[in-house]
Amino acid sequence: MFETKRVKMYKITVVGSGNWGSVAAKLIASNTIKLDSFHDEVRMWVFEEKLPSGEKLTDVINKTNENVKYLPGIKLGKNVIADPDLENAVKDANMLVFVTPHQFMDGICKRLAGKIRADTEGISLIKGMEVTKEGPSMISTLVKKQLGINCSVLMGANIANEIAMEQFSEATVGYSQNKLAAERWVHLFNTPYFNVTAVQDVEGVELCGTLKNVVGIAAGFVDGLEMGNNTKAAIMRIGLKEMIAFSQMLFPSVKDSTYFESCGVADLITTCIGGRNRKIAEAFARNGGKRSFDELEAEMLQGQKLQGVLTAHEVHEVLSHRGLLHMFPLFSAVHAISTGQLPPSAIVKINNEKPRQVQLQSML
Ligand SMILES: NC(=O)c1ccc[n+]([C@@H]2O[C@H](COP(=O)([O-])OP(=O)(O)OC[C@H]3O[C@@H](n4cnc5c(N)ncnc54)[C@H](O)[C@@H]3O)[C@@H](O)[C@H]2O)c1
Ligand SMILES: O=P(O)(O)OC[C@H](O)CO
Repeated sequence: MFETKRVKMYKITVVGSGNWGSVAAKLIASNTIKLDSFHDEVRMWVFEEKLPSGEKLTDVINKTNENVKYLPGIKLGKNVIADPDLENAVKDANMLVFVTPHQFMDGICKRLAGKIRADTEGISLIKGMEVTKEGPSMISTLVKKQLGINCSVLMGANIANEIAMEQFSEATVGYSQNKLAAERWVHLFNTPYFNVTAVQDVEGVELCGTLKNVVGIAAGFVDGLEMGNNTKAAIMRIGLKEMIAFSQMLFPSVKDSTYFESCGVADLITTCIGGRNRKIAEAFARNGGKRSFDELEAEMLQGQKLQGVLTAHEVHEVLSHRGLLHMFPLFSAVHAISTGQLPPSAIVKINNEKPRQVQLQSML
């Protein structure tokens, strides 16, 4: 009897190596060594930087198997190889995982255009969007347009440090047409402690992940003002209504059922309880808005990046362009407070009569 060997068809590169990027590489690497169809090696592109020791971050990751700056104390797996050269890191891959702060993606896509394999599938773990002269664009759309590849998304209640410690959590893959590719991503990410489900609603999943960061900032203001659980629950409820209204305004195809997946209510809850957006917004409110978000981010996150303040700004641009600010009082207040136009206490003075009455299309 001859033993038939399955061909290793898929080669993975993770584009990004921050807190979540490093955990994503670890998760994936724990699966590629077990699954026949994937090459064992997972390449991880590192935005190179010098550590206080004078060493390069990439060298230290490859020497210690740890991202000592963004995920200290966690072994990534020997099959994770850090690479500071973006073009080199992606050249052999046919599955690309994008996981950088969203503000860097336009530049990264521009550098990658024309330099990736034609048969590449992408997935974005990035919670954010872009607003250009043409209007709002989700990051998966930016990848599709600039690189000419299909791009799914993976979002969920996923505080990276908890998943790094292999505590049970769930995530949602959102896809548009290619169900087979979505199933391959589920296969690649799923572990006994990371339960992944796929839904055919790429915009809904991505907008949940993006907009919850704005609500996380509002929740942080409430904590900084030392208000209680009821207030935070109210902020989360109003925030969820605005998330639904905003998503369905941009994409009427977004499904109500998506909000009940991990990417929806569950991510909103974890972000408002334990996220970085919440933490920095709390410090901002405790300081009475006198220290800027940029200053607090640099001091408290040491290189990690917030997405919520930028997203509040992007949402504000979309709403003011369409003359709809009055229908989104919580989103508008977060933007006004974070830019110093209103004091943090304004977060509980919003007029909640205004948001559009959200009708869940299919759940009622
Ligand atoms: N950390 C989490 O718990 C978590 C969980 C789920 C999703 N996310 C999302 O994942 C995305 C990435 O977040 P993260 O936590 O991995 O990153 P991070 O905030 O921990 O780290 C910042 C990263 O940006 C890199 N960087 C700095 N300047 C850069 C530049 N000019 N160009 C390119 N890269 C640069 C840094 O090297 C670092 O890798 C974000 O959209 C975030 O919302 C994060
Ligand atoms: O720490 P935050 O606020 O960026 O949130 C992290 C994750 O998105 C939670 O799922």
